[in-house]
Amino acid sequence: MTERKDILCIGSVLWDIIGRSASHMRQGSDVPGRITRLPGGVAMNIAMTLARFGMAPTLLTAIGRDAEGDELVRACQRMGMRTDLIYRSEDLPTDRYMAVEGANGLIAAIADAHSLEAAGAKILGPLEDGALGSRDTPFDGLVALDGNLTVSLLEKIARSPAFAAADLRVAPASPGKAERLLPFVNSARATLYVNLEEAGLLCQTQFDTSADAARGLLKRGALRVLVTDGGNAATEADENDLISQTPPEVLVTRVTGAGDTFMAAHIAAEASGASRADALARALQAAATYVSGDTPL
Ligand SMILES: Nc1ncnc2c1ncn2[C@@H]1O[C@H](COP(=O)(O)OP(=O)(O)O)[C@@H](O)[C@H]1O
Ligand SMILES: O=c1[nH]cc([C@@H]2O[C@H](COP(=O)(O)O)[C@@H](O)[C@H]2O)c(=O)[nH]1
Repeated sequence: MTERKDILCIGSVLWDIIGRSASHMRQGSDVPGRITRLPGGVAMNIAMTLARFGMAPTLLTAIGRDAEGDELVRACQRMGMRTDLIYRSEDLPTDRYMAVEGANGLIAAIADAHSLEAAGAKILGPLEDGALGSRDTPFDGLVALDGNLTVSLLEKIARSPAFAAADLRVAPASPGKAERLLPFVNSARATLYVNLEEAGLLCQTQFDTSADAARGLLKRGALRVLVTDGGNAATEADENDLISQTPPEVLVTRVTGAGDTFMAAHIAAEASGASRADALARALQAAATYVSGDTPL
């Protein structure tokens, strides 16, 4: 048996409240459908997929000491995640995200990650107090970091000695928060996972293909990037190599979480020793399976 590989997942762990309808929707629509609540947040979505791919995630996040928070922590534990280093706040409520999806895709979403933002650097305590790392022995394993943290905290992480030895994988939380990742582009730190729109936002332009976007990000200083573009070709690139591959054709039944699934599958593939081309192919396959998954309406 191979040992489960550890990975730190840092960022949002919250409740997703998702409304889904089989109808085509637009602003002001009022239609029948299903409303579900499930664990979410980019860091959590990545952690859930990593766990499915056989990795052992440790969560670093802020969760309220309220009933919703207790239930969320139990849900994380049931999925095999390490939760004892989570910052549990007495006075901050557990964060929430709300989205509405119609037959024509995501209509709108609101992320309320205020507690994570308010907790700030407190969630990173275990990387400094010896639980996971310290000043003299920084953490040197895999880290998946999401861009729900504040810009100032992300800037601090991009420069921090506590992260200098880590294999850092970073994803934006949403297009609205993409620019928060600029410190990682400018400082040539980390592997960045972005979609085409987010790549454009980071470079203040618009790209037509993932390969163009990858070149644009590298030119601005990024160390290594993965750019996805829905059903079109995705690209992985660093200063030495650029690989583009087209995702398998599938019937899309859900869109929330495709990017997170892609990133987690790619990290897991590399952690198991896959080559660059294989890791990209496995991530595209996993994302295709995910977006074509069953969603009872
Ligand atoms: N229409 C689609 N057909 C096949 N695969 C898709 C489709 N949409 C998304 N995917 C898969 O999910 C990955 C991420 O999707 P994308 O829309 O680029 O990211 P995000 O969810 O971050 O917006 C794609 O690279 C692809 O592998
Ligand atoms: O500002 C944010 N938006 C979205 C998310 C999370 O991202 C997922 C939806 O992302 P997408 O639409 O890219 O699939 C949800 O689980 C949601 O909790 C988040 O953490 N922060």
